[in-house]
Amino acid sequence: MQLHLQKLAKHYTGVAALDGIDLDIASGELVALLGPSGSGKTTLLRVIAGLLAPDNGRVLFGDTDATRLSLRERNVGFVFQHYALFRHMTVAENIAFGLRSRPRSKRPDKATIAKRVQELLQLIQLPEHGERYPEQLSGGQKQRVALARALAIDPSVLLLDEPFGALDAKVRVELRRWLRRLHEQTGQTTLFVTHDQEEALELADRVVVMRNGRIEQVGTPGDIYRAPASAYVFDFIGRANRLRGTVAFGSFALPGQSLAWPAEGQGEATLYVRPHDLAVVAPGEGLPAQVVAVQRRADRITIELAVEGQERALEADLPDHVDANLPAPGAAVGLRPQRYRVFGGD
Ligand SMILES: Nc1ncnc2c1ncn2[C@@H]1O[C@H](COP(=O)(O)OP(=O)(O)OP(=O)(O)O)[C@@H](O)[C@H]1O
Repeated sequence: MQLHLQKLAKHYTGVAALDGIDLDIASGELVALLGPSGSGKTTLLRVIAGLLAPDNGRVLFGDTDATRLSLRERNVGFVFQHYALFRHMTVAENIAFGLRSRPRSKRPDKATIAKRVQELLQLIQLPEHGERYPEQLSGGQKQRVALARALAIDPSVLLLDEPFGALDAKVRVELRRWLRRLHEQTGQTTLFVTHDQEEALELADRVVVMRNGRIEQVGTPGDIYRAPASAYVFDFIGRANRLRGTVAFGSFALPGQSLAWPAEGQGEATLYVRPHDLAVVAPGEGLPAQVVAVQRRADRITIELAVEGQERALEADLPDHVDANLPAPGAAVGLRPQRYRVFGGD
């Protein structure tokens, strides 16, 4: 099922929760809606589901205008972070619920439902758990059952709102990999809300970065990471160093420095560079800096650096196997941004 969102707007007193959202989602795509708290992700998902009417704009499911259709008519499957299973029903009964509660004319017979439940239990890798009750499952298993329940009705789209948000970090990582494999098996058009950039980049075919009810950038995880369209996206997607300076005649320069880097635009600007793209070189080469601290992390060594005239310290990452020739705190070094982006303003 393709999905087309056109000029969607939703206002609350004093807040534009959605402020003109245009987005086309291809059939079979797994799309992540990524943004900080309050950026409008949940509102957008609820409008797509039919749980919330937009003030303006349209939601199309394929060629059908679904804007005024109910949740049931849209036949969407959804899983929310705290969308608890029915406690008094077994896992199998939970999964069968959507099919059993259909009107008689559309309800499959008992044997068909039982077969479908068994297929779904296989799919979520809990084939032996059908007769258990939710309280006999782990958090991750519960969310897998919630997913099976959403899939049971053969939904037109699957909507997931931070489905793994309440789980611990390790289970989260396992489940998102599992979800990716599941998606490859089912080919179900899926929208996935998260505020975790790592989750979005690892899982999605495309990532939609939201800010204040608007779409800031849409792209593949590679596009978003390597070519962030704005300072906001650069900052949100990973660790970022900032150097404030000015752009003139096609070059970015720092105050009081003769060094310059090619850049577009004019006036005050900020150069953004990720810690692993900031090379530490010999003093006298590159941008003069002083080592403030050397921190050993599990997977890298991070050098904290100060550059004269810059308020913020910088960080450069080295692979953890580079042990020889580590600069000591206080040492003078040079810095060379190897990949960077320059955006106007602060
Ligand atoms: N029922 C409501 N009444 C008033 N304001 C609301 C309501 N629902 C959402 N908002 C506001 O709309 C904006 C978007 O909220 P939304 O829940 O969509 O954001 P979100 O990106 O999903 O955030 P989170 O990650 O915290 O769930 C916020 O400023 C929120 O305060």
